[in-house]
Amino acid sequence: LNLPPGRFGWPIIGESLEFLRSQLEGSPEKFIKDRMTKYNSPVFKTSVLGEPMVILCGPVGNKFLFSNEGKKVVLWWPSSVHKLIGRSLITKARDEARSDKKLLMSFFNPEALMRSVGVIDEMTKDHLRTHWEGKDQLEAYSTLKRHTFELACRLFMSITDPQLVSRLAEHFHVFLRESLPSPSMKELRVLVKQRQTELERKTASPLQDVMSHLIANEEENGKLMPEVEIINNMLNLLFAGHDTSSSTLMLIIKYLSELPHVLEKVIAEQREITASKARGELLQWEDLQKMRYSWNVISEVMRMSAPIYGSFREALVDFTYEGYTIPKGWKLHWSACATHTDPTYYPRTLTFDESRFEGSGPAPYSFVPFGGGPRMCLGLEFARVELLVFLHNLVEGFHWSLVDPDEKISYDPMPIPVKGLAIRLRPRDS
Ligand code: HEM
Repeated sequence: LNLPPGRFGWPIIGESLEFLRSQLEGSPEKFIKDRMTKYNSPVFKTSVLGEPMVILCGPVGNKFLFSNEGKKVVLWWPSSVHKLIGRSLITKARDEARSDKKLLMSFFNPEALMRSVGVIDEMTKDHLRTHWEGKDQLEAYSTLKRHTFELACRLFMSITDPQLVSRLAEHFHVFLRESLPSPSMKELRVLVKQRQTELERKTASPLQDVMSHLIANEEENGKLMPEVEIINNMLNLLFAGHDTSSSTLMLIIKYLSELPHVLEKVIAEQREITASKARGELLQWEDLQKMRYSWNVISEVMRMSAPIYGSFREALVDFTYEGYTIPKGWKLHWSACATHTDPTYYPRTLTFDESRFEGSGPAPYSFVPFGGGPRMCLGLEFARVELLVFLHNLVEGFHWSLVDPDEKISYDPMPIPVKGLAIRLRPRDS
């Protein structure tokens, strides 16, 4: 077999230590770039996470993996994720995944999300009022996590009781850290049962949230989703949908504190939107469409520090890529971080330049913070709303500066500030 260049490293652990080290040091792309240079090749083999793995670098590799989903490759997660989350969208493949995703997408598409913008704005204002206002200093990362978790609980499951939110957050933390079955499964089971009864009695609406949506609507096979899969999918959404957003918000705060000229333009754009609204009026979908500059800034933040460094696929058959054979069963990795720091597509890679996103923006498959193809992020539009609404309220309300401008960001597996990103705060009006 003409296998790609590369080495498997140590028995069992392979090159996992180097792979993880470059993440913990805050540059997951380093592992990949070092090897691309060493082998002078945009594809190489290695062994990480206990598997033989081929890494496909750059837009060509991304396009290949995204457009061959279900044909030559299929989404792959380590077995620990399967054990934790069970049968649900992210652990299913092909037609089964398509059916789950179609059902979920009808809640997460732009038309459906329009209804949520006001609620997200209200909750964001409430969060800032409760946790930020009146403080001189705070640890931003933990409050952002709390905020995105609260949003997920409210919008996916209509949970507003702060004690229940705190309990679920605590359970969820243990679930992710210790890889233990979560007591939140039990809590979610009770909630799903309760909601089934409310829907039967018509005291809850099928449009109310994702939970109602999954209980009340049939899948492609004409059957209702089994209860256990509804619970797994709720866990799945919490898993995929709150740390990603809080990490991105943290990065936005960090980058903007270092870029006063960019922040000034963001403030100007957001002020114009506020000026066009009645006092106290909440943001609406149309307002978000006017936040073009702010979205370019957020995109550049995600280019420079991708919230998800990439993910994995498995070869369904033996196939050839760039003249090399990739054997069936081998795992494959696409890397957002390596793609986003490729100087061919992003000259002056280390310079923050939001104008890269003006006009037609980056070349196809070269900007992939949300992945691509059939397994592209389900929550992209939801995340866009969360991020823009938060940025709007943040710059309208506060001046901030970093307590430690040199604080490192480590990937574990998402970007995390090693000391929690302490910031000094002042009200914007002062
Ligand atoms: C800035 C925030 C976010 C980023 C950067 C992000 C990134 C990603 C990426 C890269 C993938 C694709 C993984 C792959 O190809 O294997 C993905 C998948 C997914 N995301 Fe997000 N995500 C974000 C927010 C969210 C939110 C808020 C939700 C929930 C509403 C969500 C739900 C999902 C789900 C369910 C999948 C799996 C889709 C599938 O397997 O077909 N994400 N996300």
